[in-house]
Amino acid sequence: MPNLTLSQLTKSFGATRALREVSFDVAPGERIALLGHNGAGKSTLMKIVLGLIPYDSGRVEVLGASPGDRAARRQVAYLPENVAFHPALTGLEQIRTYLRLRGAPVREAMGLLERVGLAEAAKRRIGTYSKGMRQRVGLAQALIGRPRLLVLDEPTSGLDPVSRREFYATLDGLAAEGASILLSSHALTEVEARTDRIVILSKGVMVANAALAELRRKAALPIQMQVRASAAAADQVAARLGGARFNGATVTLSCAPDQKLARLGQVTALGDMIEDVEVIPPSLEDLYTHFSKQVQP
Ligand SMILES: Nc1ncnc2c1ncn2[C@@H]1O[C@H](COP(=O)(O)OP(=O)(O)OP(=O)(O)O)[C@@H](O)[C@H]1O
Repeated sequence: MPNLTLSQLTKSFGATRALREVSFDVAPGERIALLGHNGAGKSTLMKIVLGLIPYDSGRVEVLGASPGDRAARRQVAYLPENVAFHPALTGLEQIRTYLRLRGAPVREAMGLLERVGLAEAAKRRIGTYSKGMRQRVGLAQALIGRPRLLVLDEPTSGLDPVSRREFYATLDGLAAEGASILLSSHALTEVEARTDRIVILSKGVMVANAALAELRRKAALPIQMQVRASAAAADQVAARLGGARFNGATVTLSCAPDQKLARLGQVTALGDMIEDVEVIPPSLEDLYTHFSKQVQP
């Protein structure tokens, strides 16, 4: 059974149609990236899943319950984009406070902080933490009660690459234990490698819901190839392959996905004139632009 089911979910704010018949599931252990431009409906969807705002029509099931029901709330965790903690409290004190509020044993605090890599800084005031460390306090807070669904609103915005990697590594561990993760992000390149499925919203409409490889297949966008010619043969290679010279001896080509092997055959047929070839599939940015264009206002 999925941990989250959305079926024909629709929500308007006055004349603004924030979500239009959005349907998808999230299975246990699945990591879903929710992508969309500003105003696409990501936060609205998350708020509905959390039971913070009502929806107009459709069906939402969170761990077998209605959103916001006690049973759902017990098993769902939320990390807002900008977490704010009391700067005078230490990380340990802050997590103990949340544990107390939740009615959970405060002795669990250190284990949670260890889990997010904050054990050493646990007794320092949060006011001295970096943004990445504060975000990890947020994640530790979200882990209280072993949630089965984590809803994370742009959890890595403002984090440096190392902190991002560590953050995703923690999420991988949670997913491996069966938690479902629904996270929104504007950082397309990072979700590429770190999520199982990508849901793209555009003006409230779900325009894509598939693994990256599947999205690439569906979009059938051109593939780029960068062919490095031997120095003396660059002009000849560009002419024979019909590509554009760039950066000295590199020739760039583009072809439809179903032409890839034939094109590679033409390249390798040039033998010694070629030093290397790199095949560059469409990026997630390209796919995102492709799918987002399909919706009318
Ligand atoms: N409380 C509200 N009242 C009126 N309109 C709202 C309200 N909340 C959201 N909207 C509108 O609904 C649409 C979807 O907004 P939402 O915040 O869900 O987008 P988003 O994808 O989260 O955007 P962002 O990436 O900027 O956070 C927008 O047009 C927004 O202006």
